[in-house]
Amino acid sequence: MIEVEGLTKRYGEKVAVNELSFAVRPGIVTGFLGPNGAGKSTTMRMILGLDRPTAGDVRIDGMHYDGLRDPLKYIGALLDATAVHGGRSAFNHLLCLAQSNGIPKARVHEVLDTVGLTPVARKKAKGFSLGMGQRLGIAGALLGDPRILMFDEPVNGLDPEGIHWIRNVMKSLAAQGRTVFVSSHLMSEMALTADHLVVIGQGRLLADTSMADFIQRNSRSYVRIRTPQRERLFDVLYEAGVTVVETGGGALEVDGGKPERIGELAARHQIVLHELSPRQASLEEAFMRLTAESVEYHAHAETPPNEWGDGWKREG
Ligand SMILES: Nc1ncnc2c1ncn2[C@@H]1O[C@H](COP(=O)(O)OP(=O)(O)OP(=O)(O)O)[C@@H](O)[C@H]1O
Repeated sequence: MIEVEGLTKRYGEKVAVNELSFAVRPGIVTGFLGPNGAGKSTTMRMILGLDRPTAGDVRIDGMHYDGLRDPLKYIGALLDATAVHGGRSAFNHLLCLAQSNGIPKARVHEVLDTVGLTPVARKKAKGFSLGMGQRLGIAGALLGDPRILMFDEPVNGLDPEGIHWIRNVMKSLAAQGRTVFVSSHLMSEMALTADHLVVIGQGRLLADTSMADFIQRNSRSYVRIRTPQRERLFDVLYEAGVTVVETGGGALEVDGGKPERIGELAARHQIVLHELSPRQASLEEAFMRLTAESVEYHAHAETPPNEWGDGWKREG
């Protein structure tokens, strides 16, 4: 378990982390989300004792990082996969880490095998691809067989196979009862990986809740309908007190409506339906909604490119 209490970090005038309190529990994957500059990396660095908090406290399984003997046995982290001495081989990099934490050499072979780097174990890390570097970073995190694991943007720059692999690693670590805390900007990936979310904006806590609850609270659920008898259905729903909005492509939408009720009303009035589908916004939309006010730097494109979809729009 990671417990963060009243954590604050100031850099001069800049408050990077602002009285943040949350707990990361074992047995599940907890996602750490926030727009650029929200303070995620700073928080993770303070959890690892790499940055000193201006105020507040962090406990790792009830203890302070400074007080941990052989810290890799308690918490393993991937913060910056490029932070490896490029001239060292993967094996030697891990061996150095192991030796400074009282971890036997045999464990180096084990973790190299786990991450699939055994064939290149003697190759210099500077020749590694981004994906191999991430795998090496993960091997380092696993080295001490810690109960707590923390990953900052572990899928950055990885190909789909690498992303899939990391997702499974995180899920299986959590299934073993470990505490897994992971940040990512890839919302679709986070939606597949995390069970719980801690969301921050401008250093402050915005949400600390389950994935399902976060999406439900911060997004719109609606029913999408397509019918060749639009006017007729419009009238029937209006009379029944159901508010319908027309959308592009000839579809109708009912906010928060129940598909059963709409289907029954349509049937009673013999209206043909071509589509009646309940829709839930994605994690990405929910995230954009919640954090719209706390984004540090907004793009100011007059007309956004099509591929941005509607998610870029701010409310109100
Ligand atoms: N050493 C530093 N000196 C001054 N300001 C800093 C320093 N480190 C971070 N900051 C500022 O603190 C804020 C939080 O930064 P941080 O890197 O923790 O955010 P983040 O959520 O990890 O962002 P990103 O998603 O872009 O990685 C930013 O405004 C950043 O510019």
